[in-house]
Amino acid sequence: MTAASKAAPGTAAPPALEVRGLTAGYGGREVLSGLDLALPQGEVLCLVGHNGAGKSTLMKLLFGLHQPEAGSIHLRGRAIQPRPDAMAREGVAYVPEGRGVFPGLSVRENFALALWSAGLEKVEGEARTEEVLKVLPRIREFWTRRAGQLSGGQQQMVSVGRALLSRPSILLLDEPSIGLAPKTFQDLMTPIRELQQRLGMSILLVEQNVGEAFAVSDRVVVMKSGQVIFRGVPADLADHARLMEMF
Ligand SMILES: Nc1ncnc2c1ncn2[C@@H]1O[C@H](COP(=O)(O)OP(=O)(O)OP(=O)(O)O)[C@@H](O)[C@H]1O
Repeated sequence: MTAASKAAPGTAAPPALEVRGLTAGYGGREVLSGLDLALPQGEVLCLVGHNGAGKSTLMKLLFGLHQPEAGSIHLRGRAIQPRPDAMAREGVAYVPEGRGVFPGLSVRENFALALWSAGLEKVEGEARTEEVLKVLPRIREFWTRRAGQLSGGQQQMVSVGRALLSRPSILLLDEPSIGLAPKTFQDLMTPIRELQQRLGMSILLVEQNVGEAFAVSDRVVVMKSGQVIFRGVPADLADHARLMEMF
């Protein structure tokens, strides 16, 4: 898998992704209000906030699935106007909330479709599949089953596994814990954290399940009503009481 590009000695690497003064909404209703946020290269940034704070909207803006009204988006220091196909080519993978597997296809077919849409040859596709199955070996247990008949946790694993097939250097993960027991979420995130650290991947993780999410994160940002109200490291919010006070 491809490692994130390293900065030359003495120069700070630009953030993997950054938004400056980002304002966006739906039908004239503002959801993000001048948001400033940076995902440092090679780190996991956990974004938390109450329901409706605008976390998923930010993810969509970063991947080009929604358009901002003001502000700018920067990829590795370069101002961009994201489009999903261009972002995928730039090594960005997005796993939206709610899994999004093809329910009528087997897990193997779900993977094959992802490899096909990435334009990968058979041999390369097989090599990448093996790589992902090394990271998430439990996928082998339900490899030939229909994705729609799997449990929520198994579907989430397939969805993340499919995103990893593209060897992303930046991963946008929107609430992967939804519907998962804490232990299942840990089983999913622990190998991803290992992979992230090994390759220097940058991950923006939107989560409500803060206990487990903080354990695999380098930094935390708390959002409220479309704005950042706290930036720090997980230890700052270790007792969670401070976090609760913010809401
Ligand atoms: N397609 C849409 N059309 C209109 N309003 C939307 C749309 N998507 C989201 N919203 C609204 O924008 C606000 C922010 O939603 P968003 O999904 O970004 O929040 P969130 O922080 O991800 O919430 P949650 O934690 O519940 O997923 C909410 O009030 C939501 O109702």
